[in-house]
Amino acid sequence: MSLLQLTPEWRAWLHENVTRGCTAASLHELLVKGGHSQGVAREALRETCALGWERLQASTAAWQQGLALSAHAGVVQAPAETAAFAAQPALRPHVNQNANRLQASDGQTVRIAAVLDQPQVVLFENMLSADECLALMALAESRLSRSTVVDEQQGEARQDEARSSAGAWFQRGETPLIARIEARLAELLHWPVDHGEGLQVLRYAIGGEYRAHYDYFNPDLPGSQRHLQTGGQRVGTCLLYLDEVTAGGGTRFPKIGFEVRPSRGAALYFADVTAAGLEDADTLHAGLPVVEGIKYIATKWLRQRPYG
Ligand SMILES: O=C(O)CCC(=O)C(=O)O
Ligand SMILES: [Fe+2]
Repeated sequence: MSLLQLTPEWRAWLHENVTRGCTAASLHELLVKGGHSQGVAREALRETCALGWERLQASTAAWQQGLALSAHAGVVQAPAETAAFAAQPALRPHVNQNANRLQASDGQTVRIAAVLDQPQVVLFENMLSADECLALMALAESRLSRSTVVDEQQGEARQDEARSSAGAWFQRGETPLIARIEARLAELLHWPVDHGEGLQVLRYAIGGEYRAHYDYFNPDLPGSQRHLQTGGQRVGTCLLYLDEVTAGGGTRFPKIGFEVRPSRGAALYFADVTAAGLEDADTLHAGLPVVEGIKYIATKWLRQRPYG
């Protein structure tokens, strides 16, 4: 009797969230994160729902689809409890994958080139036009300054061979070009402009790299608290590739053996958190050393709450 292995608090929590229509997968993940074994979590969910596991998953998938449809077409009336669930803020950005082309309201036609479910990754083509890429590179040129690393002993910023890129930060909406790009990303990723950090343009010369790291703030580290207080967690990352690189310079996810090679106008979106809103360790990624050519990207980090 797995339900009896849960504390009364956990049982109440589970019941409430099943009633709210949360997905079985996200509740399972949270139960395991809360220290329960996979088997206990699975059985507790099954018993709470008095449904088979497969039926539960199917029903939540169908419910989610219905909700998405109703939001777009207004055909399905959401019952009261699903309306309450929908009122909860979304945990992470979302890309509509029903079609292979997305039409932004500014006229840009963006193609979906590849998708991965876990971690959630979407590769876009033509997110930016060639002209927009060139304009962004030109805009950054005068502002680029050598990137720094934090000295592990002293805590101060210093230049380091290991991070030989140059970076330029822009305020949100700083120029009409930046405002247009930010509005397009917000529309296609379904995440408000004010939840985004300013755009950062990075230029890597030969040998330049960004060693394997996470974009989310590790909540267990004292240094993360200050960042988490303003805008909450980084829930998504969008990398805009402004130019091709002749050799090297890919963005690599070593844990899942996946790599994207830069091409002008492409964009790589990945969710830094799981569907349940928890940091996703599979998103470890690196900007590989440039072997030949120059690499130009723009990074947009998306926050849980309004930022800045
Ligand atoms: O340079 C890359 O491909 C990765 C950049 C990156 O990880 C970042 O800006 O957070
Ligand atoms: Fe990163």
